[in-house]
Amino acid sequence: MRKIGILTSGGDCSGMNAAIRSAVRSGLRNNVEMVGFRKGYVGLMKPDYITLDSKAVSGILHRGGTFLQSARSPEFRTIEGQQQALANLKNLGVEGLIILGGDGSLTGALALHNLGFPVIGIPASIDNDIPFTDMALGVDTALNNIIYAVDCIKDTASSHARAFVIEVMGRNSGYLASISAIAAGAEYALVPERDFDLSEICQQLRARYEEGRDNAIIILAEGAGNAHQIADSIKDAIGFETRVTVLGHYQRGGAPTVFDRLLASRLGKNAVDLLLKGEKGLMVGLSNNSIITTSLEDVVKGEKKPHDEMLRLAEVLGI
Ligand SMILES: Nc1ncnc2c1ncn2[C@@H]1O[C@H](COP(=O)(O)OP(=O)(O)OP(=O)(O)O)[C@@H](O)[C@H]1O
Ligand SMILES: O=P(O)(O)OC[C@H]1O[C@](O)(CO)[C@@H](O)[C@@H]1O
Ligand SMILES: [Mg+2]
Repeated sequence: MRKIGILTSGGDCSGMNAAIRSAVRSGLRNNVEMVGFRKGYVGLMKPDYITLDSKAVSGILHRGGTFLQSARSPEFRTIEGQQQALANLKNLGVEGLIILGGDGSLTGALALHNLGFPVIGIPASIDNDIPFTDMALGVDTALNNIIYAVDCIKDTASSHARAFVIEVMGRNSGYLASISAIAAGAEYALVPERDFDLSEICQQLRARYEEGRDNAIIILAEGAGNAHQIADSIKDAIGFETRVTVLGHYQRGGAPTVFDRLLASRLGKNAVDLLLKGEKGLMVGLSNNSIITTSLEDVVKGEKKPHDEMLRLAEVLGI
C-alpha cells in the first residue's frame, strides 16, 4: 500500500490527535504516503486534504480536539455522497483509509467498505456507545473532566445545603453518568438504561435531609431527562434548594489523559499495520488491555451493553 488517508468524524474527542500522530508515524516508517482529510466525510467528498509528514503531526500528542477538524455530514449518508468520496480516493491514489469517530462514523466506514474500499475504523467518541471495545478514545479524558467539575460543585453544594442536578453528555448512553457518579461519590445517577422514580428519589432525599445530610449530587445523563424539570420537581416535592449545571462541551476538550494518549497511540499504529497486511473492514478496539479487531459489520449491528459489574457496584454504593 503506497498511500493511506485518515480522517476524524462526528463529535471530536481528546486522543484523536494522538491517534493521527501514531498512524502517520507508523505509515511513514513503512514508506507509505499519508494524507489527512479535513472535517471528516466533508473533506472526503470535496476533496479537502493535506499531506501529513512527520513534522505535520509533531506537537499535537497532548492537545485535545482534532487538528484535521471534524464534522457531521448528512450528505455522506447518501449513496451519491459515498460514491463521490470513493471517486476522490481513487483519483488521489489513496489505497486505504483510517476513520476515527463514533458509531455513526463507523457506519459510514462500513458503507465505504461495502463499496469495496479498504477501511479500518478507530472508536473515538466520549459517549462510549461503541460495542467491541471496552473504551473508545476520549472517554477517559471526558470522565476526568467531569470528576473535576463534580468535585468543585460538591464543595459549594455542601456550603449552601443544595441539591445539584449535573447534566453530562452521552447521547443515548448513560456510561459517562454512571461511571462518573461512582467515581465522584454522587448520590444518584439517572441514566437511560435504568428506569427511575422521581418521587421515590425525592422521598429518599428528604429522609437524608432529616438525617442531617443536607446536600446531594444527582448526575443526569442527557438522554435520561430534562435537568431543569428534575431540579424543579425536587424543589417542589421537598423544598430542597436546587441548582442545575449542564457541563456541555467542556467535557469533550482538554489535554488527553495518559490512558487516552496510550490507547490512541496503540490504535493508530495497529490500524496502519492492518491495512499494510491487507486487512480491511475492521475496527480496532481494546479488550482486557489487548488490542482486538472486530468486523465493522458486527460493530454496526452490535449494541454496547452496560457493564454488569459496574451496575452492581453502583447499586451496592447506593447510587
Ligand atoms: N448510516 C450512515 N451511513 C453513512 N454515513 C453515516 C451514517 N451514520 C452516520 N454517518 C456519517 O457519520 C457522521 C458522524 O455520525 P454521528 O453524527 O452519528 O457521530 P458519531 O460518529 O457517532 O460521533 P459522536 O456520537 O461521538 O458524535 C455523520 O454525519 C455521517 O456523515
Ligand atoms: O457537538 P454537538 O454537535 O453539539 O453534539 C453533541 C453530542 O455529541 C456528543 O458529545 C458526542 O456524541 C454527545 O454526547 C452529544 O449529545
Ligand atoms: Mg455516536
